[in-house]
Amino acid sequence: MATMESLIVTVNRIQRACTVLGDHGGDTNLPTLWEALPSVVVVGGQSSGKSSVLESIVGRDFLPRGSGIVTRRPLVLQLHKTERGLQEYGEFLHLPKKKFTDFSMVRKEIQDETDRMTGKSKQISPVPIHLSIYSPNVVNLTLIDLPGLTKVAVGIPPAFLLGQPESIVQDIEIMVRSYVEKPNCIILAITPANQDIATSDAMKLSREVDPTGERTFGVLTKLDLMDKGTNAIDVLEGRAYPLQHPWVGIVNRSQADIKKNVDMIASRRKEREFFASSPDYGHLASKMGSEYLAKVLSKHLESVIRARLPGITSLINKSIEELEAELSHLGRSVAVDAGAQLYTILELCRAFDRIFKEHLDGGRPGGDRVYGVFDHQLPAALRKLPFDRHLSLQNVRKVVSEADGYQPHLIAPEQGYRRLIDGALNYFRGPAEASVDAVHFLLKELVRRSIAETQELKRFPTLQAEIAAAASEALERFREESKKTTLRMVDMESSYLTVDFFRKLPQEVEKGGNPTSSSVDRYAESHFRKIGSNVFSYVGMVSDTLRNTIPKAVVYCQVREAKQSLLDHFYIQLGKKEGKQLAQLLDEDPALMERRQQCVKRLELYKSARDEIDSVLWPDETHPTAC
Ligand SMILES: Nc1nc2c(ncn2[C@@H]2O[C@H](COP(=O)(O)OP(=O)(O)OP(=O)(O)O)[C@@H](O)[C@H]2O)c(=O)[nH]1
Repeated sequence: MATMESLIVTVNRIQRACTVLGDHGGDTNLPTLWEALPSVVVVGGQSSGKSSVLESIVGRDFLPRGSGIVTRRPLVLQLHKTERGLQEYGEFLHLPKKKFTDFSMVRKEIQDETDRMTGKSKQISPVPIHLSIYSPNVVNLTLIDLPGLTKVAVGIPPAFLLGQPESIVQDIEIMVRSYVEKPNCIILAITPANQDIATSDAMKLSREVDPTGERTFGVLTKLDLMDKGTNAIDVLEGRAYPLQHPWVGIVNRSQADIKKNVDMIASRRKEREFFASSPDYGHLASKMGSEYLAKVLSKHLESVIRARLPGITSLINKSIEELEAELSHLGRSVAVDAGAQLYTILELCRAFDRIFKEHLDGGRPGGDRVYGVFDHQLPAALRKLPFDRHLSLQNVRKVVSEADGYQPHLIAPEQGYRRLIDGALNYFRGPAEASVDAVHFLLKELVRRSIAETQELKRFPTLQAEIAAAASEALERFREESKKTTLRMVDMESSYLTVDFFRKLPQEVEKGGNPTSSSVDRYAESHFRKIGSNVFSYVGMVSDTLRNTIPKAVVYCQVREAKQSLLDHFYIQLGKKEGKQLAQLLDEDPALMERRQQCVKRLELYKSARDEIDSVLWPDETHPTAC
């Protein structure tokens, strides 16, 4: 099992990985590890002595000073104990490999790095700065310093205040809360002893988020500044404000000490002396002071980490599963070389084509509607053709007479018949074209649906649009071809009439064998009616034929072609495209790319966290020993 020390180191490493890979809690819709990691967070009102406590724990001057809100980004301070005699140095996560041995430069870098993220606007940012300090004078511990709680935005440039006067005060509170609300957060609540503790910002917040006081370490600063004759024994002995952990009293450097450049080691000594010689606190001396606080915190942090480790491990495993599932849903990232890209595009086109065919052949709905055109729409349209009008007695007479001209027909009005038939057949063009159009729109709709149903294409809006355009262009061509063919079939009916039909017509029996009466009859109503009815039956016969042949032509020219060669032209064009153009086709939806990237990064974080934990929990497996 891992040593206590290595557990803190492990969590330190995971914390750093969190920052590198963009996990600092918050609502990115991704599982967060940052929030599950136990940490010690320093909270307190402005000037309560937070920076002083931190510096005292580290034993170094390194935090920015100034008036107003100086800490504007969380500072994750990771302390690593090194062997006696080794040089102390600081190292920032954002400047790996640069060792800061001059701690005034550490201070400057914190300031500069804060400004880099927030600009000079004095805004605050939740993105933490990571600072590791390696020193023989520290204990292994991680502390997070947050902006001081404040009621008024002191030190913020008026120009900034003009826009959002309240905002920064609230933003700080929201940020601090987001840390201390986590059940894994150990709260180091700093309260100055020379103020009314009941109104201490830190204690008020801690009471709210940790009413039982199990996560809170109360720290009382400025004990040396209390009015003469008063002391904080009631608080330090846990009577006034009971917490689960004992209160720790601290005496930091005063402003005057800082001015005089009293170093931290001297100040620690001074603090020890203060407690040892104090008539009020002498009996508590061994449990007071910043060094003691550091040790207690380190020990507590270790035990909390140990207790939480199983939970963290199962969270990591669960998150890895979730992220892997999401990533497989989002699909692989796109290949970079042209050959692989072309292959991907063809695969995607095939996936679409498969679905499109399923719609036509059955398995998916839609193909049945094509039959609906042939079964309902076309017969209905044929039935509605205005042959009654065209073959009315009046029109028959008119057409026949006009065809006869000055010489009325003698036996049968050959020309009249032809004109009447031609005129009638012309009407078939309408239903023929309408069938072609109806099937065209159905196919277009099926293309649209198939694109929408092709999961693999979802990521590629550009390729979707290109496939839609190519399919639409192909369908347009098929429509033209189909129109030509169906209309040609109508024209063919006009070009040669079925001779047999007319030969088989019952001959007009000349009643009573009276030639005179027969010639008179030829111009009588019944004669024209007969002609009309003959033409009507002929047209009926043609209509039956077309009702069967138009669907054949439509299927042949449109449906069959769509199934066989919808994207053929597109494939030819694809073959001519260069790498860059292919890449453009595989332009993914930017939101999706972003999401995949986030998931990949987060997955990387969880996997490295799992490895970190495995290596401390099962060190023997990675370094097998012969037995
Ligand atoms: N005499 C004395 N002065 C202290 C003590 N602790 C802090 N101070 C002084 O109080 C002032 C504020 O201390 P800081 O440590 O800067 O307080 P802070 O909470 O970090 O302040 P902000 O970062 O501005 O919110 C400084 O001048 C310190 O020297 C203490 O225990 N005794």
